[in-house]
Amino acid sequence: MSDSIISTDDLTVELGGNPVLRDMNLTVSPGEIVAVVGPNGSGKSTLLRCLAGLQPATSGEVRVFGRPPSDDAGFWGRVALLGDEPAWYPGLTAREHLELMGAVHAEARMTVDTALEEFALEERADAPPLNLSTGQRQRLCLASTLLRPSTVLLLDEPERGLDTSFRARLADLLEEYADEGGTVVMATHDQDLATHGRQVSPSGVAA
Ligand SMILES: Nc1ncnc2c1ncn2[C@@H]1O[C@H](COP(=O)(O)OP(=O)(O)OP(=O)(O)O)[C@@H](O)[C@H]1O
Repeated sequence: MSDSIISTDDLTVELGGNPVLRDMNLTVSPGEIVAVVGPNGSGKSTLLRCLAGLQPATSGEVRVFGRPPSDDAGFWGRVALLGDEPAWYPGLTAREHLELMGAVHAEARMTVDTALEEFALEERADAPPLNLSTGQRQRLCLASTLLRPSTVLLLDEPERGLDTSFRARLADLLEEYADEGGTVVMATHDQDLATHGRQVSPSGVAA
């Protein structure tokens, strides 16, 4: 489809000799939110890794912005990925991690103060990430992901560790991102969050 921003064409991935994704066809339009849902081990993270160019296809094709994902500044200037918890810099506070993200990316989507406020981290801004709770650290990861400029968000279980009220707030933030023309593909086990997007399963069958 000509207006797709992300597509997979018969995407097949085998890991350790086992098929994880089989002939998956997915098309995502700009401004869409897609929720990849399915049980543990069904291939959600593998799909996201393929879209980020971190997992090669065994066969088939992945296209993002009309080209195979590429590990270069041009690609990562438009794609923000939330995966596993990153390595935190020793000695830097939560605020300083966000400042670092703002400093390396021109035209951040929001100021550090706004990010701290949006993600309810003001009171813990001067703590090192490892002194934060699990949910607070996840909010810091999300703040960092949403602060950097992007037009595509790839989120692997963004709800991890978040309480109910912050999950609802996350849904609002993702809808705002999509309303501004951004595209979201997220793997999620949160049924409420998934209702904010078009639901697909890694088997390619509409969920
Ligand atoms: N490096 C690897 N080598 C072999 N098999 C792997 C590897 N990584 C993942 N797998 C297998 O691939 C399958 C899909 O894993 P994946 O992490 O994509 O699932 P998922 O749907 O994201 O699961 P979860 O809901 O638990 O996060 C699983 O059966 C997993 O055991």
